[in-house]
Amino acid sequence: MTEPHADSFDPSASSLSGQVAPEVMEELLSVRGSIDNIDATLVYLLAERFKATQRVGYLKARYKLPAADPDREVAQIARLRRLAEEAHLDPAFAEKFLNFIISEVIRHHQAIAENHEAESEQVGEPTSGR
Ligand SMILES: C=C(O[C@@H]1C=C(C(=O)O)C=C[C@H]1O)C(=O)O
Repeated sequence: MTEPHADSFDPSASSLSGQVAPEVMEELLSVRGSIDNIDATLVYLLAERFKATQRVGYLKARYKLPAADPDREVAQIARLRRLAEEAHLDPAFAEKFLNFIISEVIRHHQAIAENHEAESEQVGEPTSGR
């Protein structure tokens, strides 16, 4: 048998191995299979979201717009809280989660703006972005 690759995922890894009845373990692993699928889609969804926000970041840097848009955030949070309630997800958690993502996006936008500024200075471009 070949050794598993150092970063290969073991879906049956558990601190409970050998401590619970086999039928309980089987059910646990089955539910965990769904959790693993959901986690994978979360990664893909987040990657797509960050691709989109990256584009917004370049647009803002180019036209010298602020990294954050607080009014947009208020509208997004109100909407997500409503959706969360409908979906029986804790709205406070939905808000915390969105704020966590948005703060990371804003950090990216600030970094993009700083790089853009530094590059414009290097090539002696006017800084208006137009
Ligand atoms: C992506 C943007 O930039 C920031 C990040 C947001 C987000 O991650 O959804 C929303 C508003 C902005 O504070 C944007 O202005 O649309």
